[in-house]
Amino acid sequence: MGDVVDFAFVQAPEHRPKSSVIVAEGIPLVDLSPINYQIEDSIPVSCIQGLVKEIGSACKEWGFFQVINHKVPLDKRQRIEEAARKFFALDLEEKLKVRRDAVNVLGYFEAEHTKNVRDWKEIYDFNVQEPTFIPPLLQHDDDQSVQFQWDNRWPHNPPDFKEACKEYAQEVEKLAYKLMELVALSLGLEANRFRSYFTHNTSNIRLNHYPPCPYPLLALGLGHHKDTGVLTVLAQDEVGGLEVRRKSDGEWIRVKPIFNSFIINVGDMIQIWSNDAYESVEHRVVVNSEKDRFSIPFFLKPALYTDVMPFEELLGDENPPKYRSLNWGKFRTARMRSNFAKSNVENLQIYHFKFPSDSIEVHNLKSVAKTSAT
Ligand SMILES: O=C(O)CCC(=O)C(=O)O
Ligand SMILES: [Fe+2]
Repeated sequence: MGDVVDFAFVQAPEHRPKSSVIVAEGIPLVDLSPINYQIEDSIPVSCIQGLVKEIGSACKEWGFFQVINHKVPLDKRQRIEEAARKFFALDLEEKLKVRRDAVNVLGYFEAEHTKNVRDWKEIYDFNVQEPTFIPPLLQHDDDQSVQFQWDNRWPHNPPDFKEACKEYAQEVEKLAYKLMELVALSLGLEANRFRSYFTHNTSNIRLNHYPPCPYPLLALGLGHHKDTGVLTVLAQDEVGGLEVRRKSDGEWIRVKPIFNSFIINVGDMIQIWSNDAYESVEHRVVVNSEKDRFSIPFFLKPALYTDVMPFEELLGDENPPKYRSLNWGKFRTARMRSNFAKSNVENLQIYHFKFPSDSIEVHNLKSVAKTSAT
């Protein structure tokens, strides 16, 4: 990535970052001390009513919040952060040994595109469950043209990379499940309402490295997008660069790094389950010309056979279902496929599964159906 502008990275003018940054009071900060899930399993509801309320309003108003006192051990977080730095510091040739391709979708990748513009970053992906559950649904699918392999591809260097990743994954996964209980309670559902969807989960962790960029006002570390999964638990370092689109006015708001905190955001599947009560919110990553930035998102994702649709408990005459059923495995496969075959048509999105009360959405559904047949 030299000093000459490479146009593959250049964002359309309306997507470029502004030189003035809004670091607002910003996304809500939630103190998780009332829950002590490392010791006891069930939370006494009386202790957490306030917390549940805070999480409910954060999900509604922002789709994002930060948590402190989350009980993920700091040494495990620091160990994976260190392993990530060492891995990305290896020669490109070394990293390419575990490069992902059209068949093996896990591992290292340096040419990620978001909405057809290249991101200024390199990544490494691994799945939390090993071996990952192979979806019976996809094997019997009539479309056999694309087969994905789900094996983690561990590099030999640094030597403790795999252990650091696995240890951290276990801890952050526990936090994600506890947060899902709080999200369920905040929607008026049973605390364990989501639990069964994760028995054969497809959750993954991504290590992100955003190198310094000579033209930070033209490129982005990661273009604007929404997370497709259920819930994201993100560890960002002290450099900062994540921006969230504020629902109230559409402004991009920089998320200020807080030591040993996690940034949590609602993904598309919660949006469907909650029938739009909680929306998955757009975010992006801005780069800078001086510092490397590292971040580690954990993406909580359901089993591939999960059919996601609005929860019946939440529906009624006043709140009819807004979505038809979406099969997570098929949705994910369609999205992955389009990540490899760059096309000018927008990726499959959850609004393509909305009931046709809005004519724009019906139109988009048709154009996606047409192109995915080719
Ligand atoms: O690096 C970050 O802060 C955000 C990463 C992110 O949004 C993603 O990987 O989906
Ligand atoms: Fe994201």
